[in-house]
Amino acid sequence: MSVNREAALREISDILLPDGRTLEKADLVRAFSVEGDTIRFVLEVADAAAARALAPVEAEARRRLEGMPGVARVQIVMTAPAGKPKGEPVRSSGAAPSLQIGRHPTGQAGPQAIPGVRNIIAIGSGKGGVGKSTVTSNLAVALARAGRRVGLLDADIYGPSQPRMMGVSGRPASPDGQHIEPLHAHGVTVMSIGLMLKEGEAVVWRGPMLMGAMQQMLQQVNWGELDVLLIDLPPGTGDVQLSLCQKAAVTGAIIVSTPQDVALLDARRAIDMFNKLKTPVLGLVENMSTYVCPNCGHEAHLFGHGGVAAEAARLGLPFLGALPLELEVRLAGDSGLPVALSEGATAQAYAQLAGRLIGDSVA
Ligand SMILES: Nc1ncnc2c1ncn2[C@@H]1O[C@H](COP(=O)(O)OP(=O)(O)OP(=O)(O)O)[C@@H](O)[C@H]1O
Repeated sequence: MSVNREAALREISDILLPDGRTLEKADLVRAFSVEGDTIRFVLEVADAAAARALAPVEAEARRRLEGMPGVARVQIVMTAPAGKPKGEPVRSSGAAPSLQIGRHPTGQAGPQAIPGVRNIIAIGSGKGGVGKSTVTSNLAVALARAGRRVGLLDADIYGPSQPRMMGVSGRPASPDGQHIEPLHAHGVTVMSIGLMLKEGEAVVWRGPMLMGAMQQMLQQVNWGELDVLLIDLPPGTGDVQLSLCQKAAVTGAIIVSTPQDVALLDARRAIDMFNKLKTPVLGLVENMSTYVCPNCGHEAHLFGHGGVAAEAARLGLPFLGALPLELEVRLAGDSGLPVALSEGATAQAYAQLAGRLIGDSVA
């Protein structure tokens, strides 16, 4: 029997919090998803103390949901949003901000640092659909789990997927009409250009408008103090990449590719572009590297294997790691709970990648 999402949400809506509000009224539930017989969601809390106080609420929600017909598994994650004051959580105001995104760029002498942000890493790919956004969201979570202060800017204007992958929604607030308050999820400060635009708006923009919008995302978002800001770029070698490298002091770029020849060909173009823009390429990541059948354990290489490591060696660039092709990765991404939050082998691979960047002092 399939589980109805609305019914499941209703089931937990009247659970009482220690402060007397209901769970629904307190608006703490994020990324509620029903996938087959599994229910997943995030309980967003202000800090570790609030998480402890809400443990009975989590237990009650689990008890009620597990009691529903057709539910076999309930996964609840409590996350304390990064860098926000105790008390009222920072979240979407729901109201359209008075700040307009998309404008002609203002004059700027060369690439600028973002105040409070120590490193900026651009994540790019030559080809679309190779898992650049998946890698970015998981890397952000892995870095946060390693204790870094992490920001994630989704600059993929043609297909912003970070709101879904990180489980955030709504229009970020701009209380003063000058600055934008980012959102917070899984210990990461998140902003997506997609959250600020009307559907289809950016698709018709030309270079100058894109450049102005990028400038706003970099300089007018209240990023706070960050060890690293990851920027999820659109695929290819277009105006957004150009704007970013011209406007921001980018520490370096990471290129994501599958081992497939055609993806590698495009990855080479992306590397070439970063070289021309004088942005150091920190290394290459191979995504969808190996597929291990969950039933029989057979290992298959659907897109080839080792191609990215070989390409990195050929170009004299660091090979930063291989990430497996796994159903869990997609399901986790679709539900707003990146797989790097879990304890499995893929989460380990992301922890290693994060550790490497921290070791190299770029994150
Ligand atoms: N390692 C993986 N295992 C399984 N599924 C994956 C993996 N990496 C990515 N995916 C899935 O592949 C799809 C495309 O991934 P993603 O959106 O991250 O790619 P992208 O390169 O950012 O794409 P775009 O060019 O559209 O921005 C998504 O459904 C994602 O969940």
